[in-house]
Amino acid sequence: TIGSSCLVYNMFLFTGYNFLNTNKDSLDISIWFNSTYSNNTAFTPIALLRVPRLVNMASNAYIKFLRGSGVEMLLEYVKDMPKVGTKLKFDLSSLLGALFFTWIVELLFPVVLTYLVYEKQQKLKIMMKMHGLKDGPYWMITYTYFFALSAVYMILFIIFGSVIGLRFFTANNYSIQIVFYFIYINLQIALAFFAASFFSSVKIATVVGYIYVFGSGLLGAFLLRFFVEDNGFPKGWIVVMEIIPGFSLYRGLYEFGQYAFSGTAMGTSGMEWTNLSDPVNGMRTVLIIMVIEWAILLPLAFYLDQVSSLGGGLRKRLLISLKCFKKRAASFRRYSFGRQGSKVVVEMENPDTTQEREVVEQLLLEPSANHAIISDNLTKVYHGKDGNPDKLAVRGLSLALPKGQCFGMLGPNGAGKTSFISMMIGLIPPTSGTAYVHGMDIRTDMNEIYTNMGVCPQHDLLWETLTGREHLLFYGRLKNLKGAELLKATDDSLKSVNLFRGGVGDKQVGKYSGGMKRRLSVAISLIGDPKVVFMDEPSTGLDPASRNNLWSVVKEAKKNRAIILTTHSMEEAEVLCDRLGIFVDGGFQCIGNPKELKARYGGTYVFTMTTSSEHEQEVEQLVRRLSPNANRIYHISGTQKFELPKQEVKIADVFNEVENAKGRFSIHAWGLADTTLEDVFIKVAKGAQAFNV
Ligand SMILES: Nc1ncnc2c1ncn2[C@@H]1O[C@H](COP(=O)(O)OP(=O)(O)OP(=O)(O)O)[C@@H](O)[C@H]1O
Repeated sequence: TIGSSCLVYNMFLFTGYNFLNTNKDSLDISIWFNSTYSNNTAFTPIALLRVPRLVNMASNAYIKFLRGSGVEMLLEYVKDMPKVGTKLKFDLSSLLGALFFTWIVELLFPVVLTYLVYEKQQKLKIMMKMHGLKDGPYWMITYTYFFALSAVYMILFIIFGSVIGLRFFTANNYSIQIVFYFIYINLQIALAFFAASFFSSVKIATVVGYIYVFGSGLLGAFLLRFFVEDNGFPKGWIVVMEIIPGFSLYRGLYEFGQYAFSGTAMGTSGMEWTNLSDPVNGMRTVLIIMVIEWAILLPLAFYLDQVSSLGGGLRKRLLISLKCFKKRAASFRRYSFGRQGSKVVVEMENPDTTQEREVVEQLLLEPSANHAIISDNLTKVYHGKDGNPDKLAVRGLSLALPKGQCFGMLGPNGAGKTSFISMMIGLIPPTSGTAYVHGMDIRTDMNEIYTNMGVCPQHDLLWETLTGREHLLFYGRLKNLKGAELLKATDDSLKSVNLFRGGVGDKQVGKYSGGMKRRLSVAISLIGDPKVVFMDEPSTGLDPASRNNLWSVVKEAKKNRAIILTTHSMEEAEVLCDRLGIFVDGGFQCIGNPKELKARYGGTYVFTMTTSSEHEQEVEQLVRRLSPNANRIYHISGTQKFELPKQEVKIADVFNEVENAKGRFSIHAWGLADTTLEDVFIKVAKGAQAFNV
């Protein structure tokens, strides 16, 4: 209508065209739209209005009015009138918005998550537990550490934002901000603990952590915000979405932003406590959701942590809540049948194992305080995945070990030594059977056992950024050493493993050589005087001098404790162990002290002679003369090796025969050796494997 006004209305935009003195010769029009004057009643988002477009539409309508409806203006030629410059009121926080602040606050999440998964991946947590750190203190220390870190971060966040004058911080009541951030960082830490239960790789956890941060921020800004601003969207669904902590954070920050911005427009302050009851303000709901979620997530994370990452004893206790009591079915079995995939293994128990089993049965009936370790029919089966057959790694192992004894487990690769040690130290649960450490059951009392146990694992579990001394101080404290006693124990320990001189102990472990790390692991296993120590291949990677030094440390240490060590070094076993067990295919083939085993399995001398090939026959005849029952065990291009039964051979006769032979043909080299432990090992291991093939 020319000469009057018309009003276009939609939910957010008011546009008025006022045709003032318009006649056929001139067009006089004022266009009013909703930002032309402020609306004091409610905050309305200002849409970006295309004023020239509105003018064009009005002009077009006027031309049609003048020339008829068929006429159309082809060019939109009207432009904004130049205006007098105005001072730009620039609020950085309105430019950055809630999304930017959400990302800043959430950035702590991957940091916490990665740290927790790192400790898990490196098995440092288990290592700490094995040295006596209980779950409660571990959680409290870790939680407090991350809370302090997050609190400092958030305080700096608020201070910096306020110092540069962002209304996002300065306009809103600080106490609301502090309460909001306090609750959120607690929730974020609980969420990281919860999420850490599902990861075992730091790399994957880091990637997922950052995806969560950026993803939840973006979805908050482009999805949640859209729904929040849509009055028709059900409020219940928004609450459901805000259960995702990233969304609740976004919503809280969004509300701070809204109050700060509307305050700017209206010249008032931002959010106050009284505003929590505003119907449009989602802050109260978000605070309630976050508190409830924190209270649920934290215990859930604790539970999952126990179930997913700890040893069998505690896991069983939590999952089944069943306190096992000592049931002793004295099922003495001389024969056992096991299934390995499709292969049925019939195992005939050897006399040593039978005898050890009898000792264990006896000890379980009349417990002896002197026996530090009693393993009773301990069995481990790894269940095959993806169609692979089950693996019987440890078959009903029985062993009794008194205080003051060092027991050595020898065995070829894959025999099951590490599986046995892992069950004993609570890393994996036994499939059946159990073991007692000073009378405490590994299935149910692992936490108590840890307070008196030292472990030197097969792979060094150390913090790269801590020094050797810091490691020992930490583990010493876990073993209840304090003050001067702790400092002395640390120094003595560093000295004993040659890490004291030249300040080596004060260097970061990341700079240590493999041998130095190994020695530190041994020192950690012995600090605090544990009554039972497990060492899995302690001298691996050590040079001969360090190895000898390590042996003297272990020899000294075994005086008042029980030590079980696994090794591939026969020399080490002979030097350190009071008793040995040769472990093949999940079970002991023989048990005894080194001398006993050599006497039993080594009733032969080994005679070696190297000649030219044409004299090999004569060498064989020489050997038959010395010992009719000699057995040729090795033969390659002129070199032959024979086993000569000791009862048939006199050493003097061997020397005489060789001297006589030297006159008949040329002897390049010869030797006569007593049986070594290595010979025993090869013989026993080969025999057992041949039986089970
Ligand atoms: N987590 C597992 N899942 C399935 N099988 C496993 C697992 N761990 C070990 N095994 C298998 O159990 C057997 C015993 O392994 P274990 O590591 O206990 O032997 P080991 O005597 O310690 O060997 P090494 O001397 O090489 O350390 C091996 O055949 C191994 O492949």
